[in-house]
Amino acid sequence: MLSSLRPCSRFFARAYLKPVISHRLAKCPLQTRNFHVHGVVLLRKNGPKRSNDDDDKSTGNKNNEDATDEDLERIRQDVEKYIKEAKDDKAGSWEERKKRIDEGVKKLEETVMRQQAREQAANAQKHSIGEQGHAKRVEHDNPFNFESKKVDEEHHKKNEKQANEERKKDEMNAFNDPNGSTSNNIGLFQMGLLFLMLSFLLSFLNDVEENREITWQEFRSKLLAKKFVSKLIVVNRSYVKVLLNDAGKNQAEHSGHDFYNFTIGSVDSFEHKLQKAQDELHIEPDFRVPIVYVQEGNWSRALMQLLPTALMIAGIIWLTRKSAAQAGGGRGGIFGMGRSKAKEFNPDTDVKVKFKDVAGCDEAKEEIEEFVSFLKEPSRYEKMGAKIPRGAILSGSPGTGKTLLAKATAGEAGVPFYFVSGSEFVEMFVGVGASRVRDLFKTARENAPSMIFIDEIDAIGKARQKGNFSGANDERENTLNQLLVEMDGFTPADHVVVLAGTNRPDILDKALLRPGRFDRHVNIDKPELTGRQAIFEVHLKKIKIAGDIFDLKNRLAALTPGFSGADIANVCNEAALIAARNECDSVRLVHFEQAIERVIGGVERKSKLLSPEEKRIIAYHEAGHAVCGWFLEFADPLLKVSIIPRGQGALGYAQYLPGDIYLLSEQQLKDRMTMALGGRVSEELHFSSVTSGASDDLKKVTRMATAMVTQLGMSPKIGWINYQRKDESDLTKPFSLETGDIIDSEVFRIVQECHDRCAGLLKENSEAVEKVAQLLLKKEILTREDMISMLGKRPFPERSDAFDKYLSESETRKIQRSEEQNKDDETPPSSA
Ligand SMILES: Nc1ncnc2c1ncn2[C@@H]1O[C@H](COP(=O)(O)OP(=O)(O)OP(=O)(O)O)[C@@H](O)[C@H]1O
Ligand SMILES: [Zn+2]
Repeated sequence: MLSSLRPCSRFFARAYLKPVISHRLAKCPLQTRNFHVHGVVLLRKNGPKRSNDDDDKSTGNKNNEDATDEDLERIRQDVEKYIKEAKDDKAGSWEERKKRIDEGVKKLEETVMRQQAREQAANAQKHSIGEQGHAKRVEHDNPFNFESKKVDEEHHKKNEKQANEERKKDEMNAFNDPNGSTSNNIGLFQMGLLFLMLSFLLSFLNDVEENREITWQEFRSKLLAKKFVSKLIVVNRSYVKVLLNDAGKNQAEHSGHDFYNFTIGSVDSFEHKLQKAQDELHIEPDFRVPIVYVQEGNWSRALMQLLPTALMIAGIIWLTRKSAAQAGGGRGGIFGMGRSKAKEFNPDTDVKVKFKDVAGCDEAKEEIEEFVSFLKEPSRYEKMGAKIPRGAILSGSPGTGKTLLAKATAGEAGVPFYFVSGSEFVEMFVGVGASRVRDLFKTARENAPSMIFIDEIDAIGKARQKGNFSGANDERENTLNQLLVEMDGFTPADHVVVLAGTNRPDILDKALLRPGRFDRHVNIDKPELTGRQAIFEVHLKKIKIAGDIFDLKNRLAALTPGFSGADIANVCNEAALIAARNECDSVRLVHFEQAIERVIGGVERKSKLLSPEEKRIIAYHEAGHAVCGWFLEFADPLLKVSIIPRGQGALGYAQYLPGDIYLLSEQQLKDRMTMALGGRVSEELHFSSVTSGASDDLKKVTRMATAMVTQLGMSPKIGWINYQRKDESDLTKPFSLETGDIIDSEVFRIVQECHDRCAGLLKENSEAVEKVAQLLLKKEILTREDMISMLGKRPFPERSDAFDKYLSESETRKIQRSEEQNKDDETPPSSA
């Protein structure tokens, strides 16, 4: 374990162990010899020149440069063994034991040093730059560079200072390095281990001291009586150190012991006892033993007491620094809080999205591409006296590809690109948001030309409120103000462009949107047919499809009006999942159709069992809708209807195909309402009582009728006035009670008319309703082709949109044929 000693333990060996022991040397003259040896361990620092015979013997390794982990472990075990033996008083004299321990520790240290030096050399080679500086450092780091025991005091201090500085540097590096935490932990672990070893050593030394403990009787009979005592030192008024004179030291029984200790109760009684003893031994007053009184601390004991506290404090400091560094995004501890969390896009490692991956939204793409060219060659525009726009807001419904477009810009721009989400400015602490904005812009400006993308900018860009007394939004407003200031703050010469994405451009603060800040507003709509085709093409390329991509993408685009880019990506993925689940070789049209149904209606719930009566009602309800859709010119024709429950609460499911229409005529609205009522009217016509199943239809109808009366000027009685309320929750009605009555009656009239029309239509086509309902009950699912075969073609001119172009039977056959063909080309699949 010691084998992987890193800076921490090195620091320990130098900065910690050394002061402790040299301190002892200075403070405790009586113990000089005893600890001198230990001092030598650290101070006798030979360079690599030193003879290493011992090491070679113990490691069994002739080449010391290659000291391995096992060698280290062996030496460590040796040292432990010596210490243990010494403690147990087993082998040899005290001198011998001491020497053995000293040598063991020395060997251990040297091996560690060598290993570190080797590691560093390896590192230096790896980096190959700064070779010289590194070598110097290794030398500095190696405390064995001292040539003699006598250490020049100044040299010593200087080295300590250096050690401190290096230690700080090491610590800083460890904290700044996000991957350094493991090595940090290892360092701490090793430090703990070394502490343990040290405390072991210290307690051992204490034990040694205890070995010299003698009793008063022993002192009196063996030392005092034999006149071996040169001096008595009363330490801390609690124990006495007996120093032997030369005659005493030369005695074999005292070899290695030049002093002994014994404890006393009180100084008075000790003096009294001593005087009495000397009287009894008839010692002349001139030859009586001199007594010295001293006060001193027991260093090892004090150290042992301090150790836990010191360790705890070190631990706390380490933890705080670590957590602060994490909170502050890894930079600058607790003060890094205000640093921006923006992530710089790294074109080499980050996912590369290019403009070609963003399909559809061509206008938006053009605008953004222009920004890129501003940054790439600003002179072209500046020559004309034009100012480069500061920024653009990308708005649009969720999943339309705003973030994707920004990523593509990052991939293509070739300038530093900073991603940040609006919510990352929001923090619990006051002022942090503003500070992060400042930091973000500062970084961007320093690296100009550059781009910033703020996703979901509404998190901070919401309109500031007038008369906000609660102060609850102060922090957000501060952040917004800072953003406004920063966007004003940079000059056109700064060449920083800010892009922002939002789903709610309507709630943004007007100040953000004025020219000079976000000059351009790029709206990304949900894709139309061609857009969907292009997006399908992008995503179909990523999966293994059975047939021809051209026909398939057209068909799928026609099937998915109102889908966003994210929906399309989801459909493709779902289809691939379904194909995989069915163990098919490739993804086919059926899988895509299932995926679309799943995305629209939710998961099929085959386990939900309906009673036959319920099934009948649902079949007639859906048949009513379907027949209305078939025979009303402006209603949406049916694509598919099923009476298998799906998702949450949907008992039946019908897919109609609205065209990409932007203007709705009165007749179109009425046709749609009539069709929406088709389900309920069919229930009325076929059953004695109606059901709750039509509630959603009725809601739709009411909303449409109300809009016709209060907003669209389609009621002669109300006229051309717009009574639109601000939002649904607005309780005040912007019209008089009388007008309210008229509105109610008009809404009722319109719905009534539609209902009557629907009833007439269904009665007229009762046969068709019957056929559709029966087939639905039989097959559970009806397609457009089934409808055509039962009711004939729709009696209206072909729609110009994708409907008839891509959804005709011939198209379906074409796709299926190409799928079959490809299947034949390959090896036959196990199942289809
Ligand atoms: N035009 C597109 N071309 C290709 N893929 C698209 C397109 N639009 C969306 N996607 C797909 O949808 C996923 C989500 O899009 P994106 O995250 O860009 O949406 P967004 O508009 O930022 O949504 P939000 O407003 O919810 O953040 C993309 O990862 C991509 O797979
Ligand atoms: Zn319905």
